[in-house]
Amino acid sequence: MPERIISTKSGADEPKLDISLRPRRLEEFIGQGKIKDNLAVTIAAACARKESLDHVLLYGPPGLGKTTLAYIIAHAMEVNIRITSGPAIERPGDLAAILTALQPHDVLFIDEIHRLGRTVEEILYPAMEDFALDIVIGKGPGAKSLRLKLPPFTLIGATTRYAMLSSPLRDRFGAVYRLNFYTDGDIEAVLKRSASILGVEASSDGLKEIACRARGTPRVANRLLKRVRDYAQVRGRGIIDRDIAVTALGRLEVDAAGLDNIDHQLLEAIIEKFSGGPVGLETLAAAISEDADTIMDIYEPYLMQLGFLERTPRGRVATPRAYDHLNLKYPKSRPTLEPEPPPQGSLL
Ligand SMILES: Nc1ncnc2c1ncn2[C@@H]1O[C@H](COP(=O)(O)OP(=O)(O)OP(=O)(O)O)[C@@H](O)[C@H]1O
Repeated sequence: MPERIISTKSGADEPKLDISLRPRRLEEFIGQGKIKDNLAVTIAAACARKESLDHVLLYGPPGLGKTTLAYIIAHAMEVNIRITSGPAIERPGDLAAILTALQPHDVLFIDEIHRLGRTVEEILYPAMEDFALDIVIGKGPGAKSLRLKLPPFTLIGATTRYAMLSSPLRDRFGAVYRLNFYTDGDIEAVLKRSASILGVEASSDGLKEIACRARGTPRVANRLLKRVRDYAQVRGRGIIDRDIAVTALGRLEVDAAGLDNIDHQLLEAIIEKFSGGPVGLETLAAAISEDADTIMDIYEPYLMQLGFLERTPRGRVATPRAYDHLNLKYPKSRPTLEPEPPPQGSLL
């Protein structure tokens, strides 16, 4: 499958772009006002008490700024940050090695924390709660348990799947923040900032055009900006205006709502192959030869945000808005939609 221009995953050539465009301070971080306000207060309080910050869980679709916030927190607390991810920590010993190497008050960032294995996760419970590492030496009846003290640290967990976290793990976070898709106005502000850092001249119409197709996601916005900049440089005068943006984005096959051909395939499959749904996730994934997890994490959140797709207890359903967007007629005889109940045990 080719790399999607509107993919919310970080591309291979992007680390450098990410570093230069990544806000370093809370004041530079655009949007997500409530999260920023709360973080500013808890960071100031922890700094004044000379304590480490309470553990923080950030969740929401990819590319909205979870990693960026983790860097900002570490920077504001003037501590080091150690970055890892759930799938990278295979054995309890891997996590023990990371924890014992932390300095007092350091930040440990675990991306995709919902993918930690159970035995690894169990090491985290006493580490988060008591800053202690429980080690078992030997096997069988002669086995002994040893408790090692760890320096106080802050765990920042990031996940796209809040419901997949076990409740003992969720309960150990002092603060849980959900990142939402950004408004077009916020995305425009992200683009304005990025254009200025990259030294690209852009009209506000041009940036507006990119913003409304960026899926409410700063990572997508920055990527589209880069591609439109290339087009402006080669086919225009190097300036991003509305015409250049419309033509460049049209060539990239990103439509006016920010959907690409894979989003179209997904909606068309529900409508044409499954009469508008409901259709189960696995069946839908097989119909468009895509991975079910990718559909759930990457495609669906934005389609749901636009109101094009509903998750119901019996499967995915295309809404009248989706038919409208694809210029298809919504059948009169369709049943009313029944939304999926919220996950059990959700804190929020
Ligand atoms: N609020 C923001 N203001 C300005 N730029 C932002 C903001 N949030 C994210 N960005 C930019 O978007 C890019 C993606 O952000 P980041 O890597 O933090 O996303 P993420 O949510 O951690 O995604 P993932 O979980 O997929 O890594 C970064 O390059 C960053 O510069």
